[in-house]
Amino acid sequence: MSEAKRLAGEKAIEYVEDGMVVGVGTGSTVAFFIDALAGIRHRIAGAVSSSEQSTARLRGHGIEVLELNDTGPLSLYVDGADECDPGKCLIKGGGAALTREKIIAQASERFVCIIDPAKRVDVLGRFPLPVEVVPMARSLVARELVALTGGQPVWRQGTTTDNGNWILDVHNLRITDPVALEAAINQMPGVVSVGLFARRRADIVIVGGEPPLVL
Ligand SMILES: O=C[C@H](O)[C@H](O)[C@H](O)COP(=O)(O)O
Repeated sequence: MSEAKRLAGEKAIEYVEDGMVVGVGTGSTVAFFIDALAGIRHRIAGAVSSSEQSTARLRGHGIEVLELNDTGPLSLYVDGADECDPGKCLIKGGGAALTREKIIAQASERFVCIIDPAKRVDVLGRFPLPVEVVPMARSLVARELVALTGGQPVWRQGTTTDNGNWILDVHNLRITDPVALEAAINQMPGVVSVGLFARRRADIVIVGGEPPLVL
């Protein structure tokens, strides 16, 4: 699968224009995009990063990392996903970076999502849905998630997000209305964000392959 990820990451370079500040996601697919971005680093103005992990990789390639508060809206955000449905709604957060990813996606005019073919599903929910919670609200939110979804929240023990919070992964979901579920989970006190990207979904999806498929 890593070959498909590489092909998707490299294809996304076609969306980068001279002088851009590029929004950069997190994960193993994005790592290939960052490595390809290094080849054109002198043509871009810098990057806004969604995680400490991506920041380290960008800086390692000599790419300047800027603060979103200093850049204003971005033209382009490139990120991976854990699942993608036919409407380009996504589950993200397998790497615990969902909150910063969602912020940068929202701040960007165009969201290009890069995936391998295994990430494509008809209905979201086979991949456990990550929810970032303020630590003291973990069991409260877990109970509310059971009541709302009927799924099984599991605490991702040992993981603390870049924002100092915890993750609940909700198993056994079948998400038929992603927009409504995203809104309902966002309303729970203690929820920082949910890894359902439906309100701000992908604009373009690149599925890695030979040749890559652009949806
Ligand atoms: O928090 C992590 C992100 O949402 C990733 O973009 C997602 O988990 C996909 O990661 P990968 O490209 O490693 O499969």
